[in-house]
Amino acid sequence: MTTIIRGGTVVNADRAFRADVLCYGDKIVAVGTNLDAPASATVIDAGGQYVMPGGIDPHTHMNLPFMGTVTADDFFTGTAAGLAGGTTTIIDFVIPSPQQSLLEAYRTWRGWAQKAAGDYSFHVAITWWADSVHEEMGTLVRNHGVNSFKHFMAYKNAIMADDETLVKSFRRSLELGAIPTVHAENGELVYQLQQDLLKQGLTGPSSHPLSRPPAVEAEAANRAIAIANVLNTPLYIVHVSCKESLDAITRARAGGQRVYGEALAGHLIIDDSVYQNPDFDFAAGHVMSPPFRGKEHQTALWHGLQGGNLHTTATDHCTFCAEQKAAGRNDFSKIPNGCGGVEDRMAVIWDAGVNSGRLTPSEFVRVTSANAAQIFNIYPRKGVIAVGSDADIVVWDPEASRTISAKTQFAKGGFNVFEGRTVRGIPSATLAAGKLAFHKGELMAKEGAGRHVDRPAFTPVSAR
Ligand SMILES: NC(=O)NCCC(=O)O
Ligand SMILES: [Zn+2]
Ligand SMILES: [Zn+2]
Repeated sequence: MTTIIRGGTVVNADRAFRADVLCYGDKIVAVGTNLDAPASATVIDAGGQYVMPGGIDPHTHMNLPFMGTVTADDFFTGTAAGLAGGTTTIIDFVIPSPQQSLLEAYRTWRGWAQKAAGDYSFHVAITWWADSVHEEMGTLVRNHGVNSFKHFMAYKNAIMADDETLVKSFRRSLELGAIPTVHAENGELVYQLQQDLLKQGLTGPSSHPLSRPPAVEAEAANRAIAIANVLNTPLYIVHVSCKESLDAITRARAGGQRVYGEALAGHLIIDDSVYQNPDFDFAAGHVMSPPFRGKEHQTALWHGLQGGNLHTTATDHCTFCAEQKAAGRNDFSKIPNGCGGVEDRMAVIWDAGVNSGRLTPSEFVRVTSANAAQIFNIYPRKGVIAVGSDADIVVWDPEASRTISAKTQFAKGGFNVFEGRTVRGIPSATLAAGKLAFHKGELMAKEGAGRHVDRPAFTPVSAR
């Protein structure tokens, strides 16, 4: 199948230029002016529009069993929603239960992901430690295209990794050429603060941010950075939500450490006033960890993205419907943690980032795809419009707008944290592996069309 995108401005992380883009099969085969195309080619008119690499969301949870329930979006509905919003690749998480074989969990998640409509890859969480975990990390890197391991420093009595696990897993990651990543929150502190609040009868969603203040996040970020420094490993910190964690990253980077930070679209846009809403469904719909923060933290996160101390934008897409959130009606600590966003990330970041002048279009590409592709070692297959790259392309109409609503979204869960926000700058077309998956409001996502993306190790893998 041949597709030609004519007359647009190609935007890559390094520059923007006028060019047609010719795709054949699942690859880009030519980028240039006045390209010839066979008469049978599908023609997409991109006049007056930008032609950018499809978004990469490096942090999603589709089909995730979590806090006694399973997310509303599975790999089909979640990736299809992503395609509608211009995101063509997700990196999701395999989360083994403590004592579970990593490979067994990996195979389970690969099975669930067979439905995906867009491309996907997996970070694997290290939730416990044993010699078998050490072994299986090697197998995952060598044979299964995994080059990143996730550590939850929160969620005590569930998937929290203790310091022994962090140290052993970071060291093993280095040996294998994989990058350790962390959810930075001190899980013990969260647990104790939750108990204190519940004892005082403060059982509603407004207690959620009180149990997870910025200092709790910053302690864990500083600890993970210190461990990475001693062991000389790189580190990627997911969902950096507060100034204090960003300061820790900025300090570490200024001191020569390779530490990367991820900002969530939600944390950039939404503030903590949502937890004061008396409507339980509304407040609980915003319960995620780390929580939404005060506006001063949002300003700091934007500065982090602009200044290069935060590198990627993600969503942590993890949707639960109102009935699922109601599990915590009498105890906020039981509200399933998670919010959506995979469908909206590109548009809200364009609107709040590019339209405001905070980011140039090239910087937008850097933080929505190119940096993630480089950090997780799938560049230039992904994250750039270039000959030989995957034909994952979003045609972006900077003048068109849409008002975000759960009523019109493709994602499941019946709730949207960006509800009512009108964004200017939206996809007019999304091409995934050379196939038109979204065009002028119509979603043509196909169940099972997504492919697993192997991510090679960063250095030669040891034979151990
Ligand atoms: N973020 C969140 O609240 N839920 C998903 C799991 C995680 O990333 O911590
Ligand atoms: Zn997390
Ligand atoms: Zn997450």
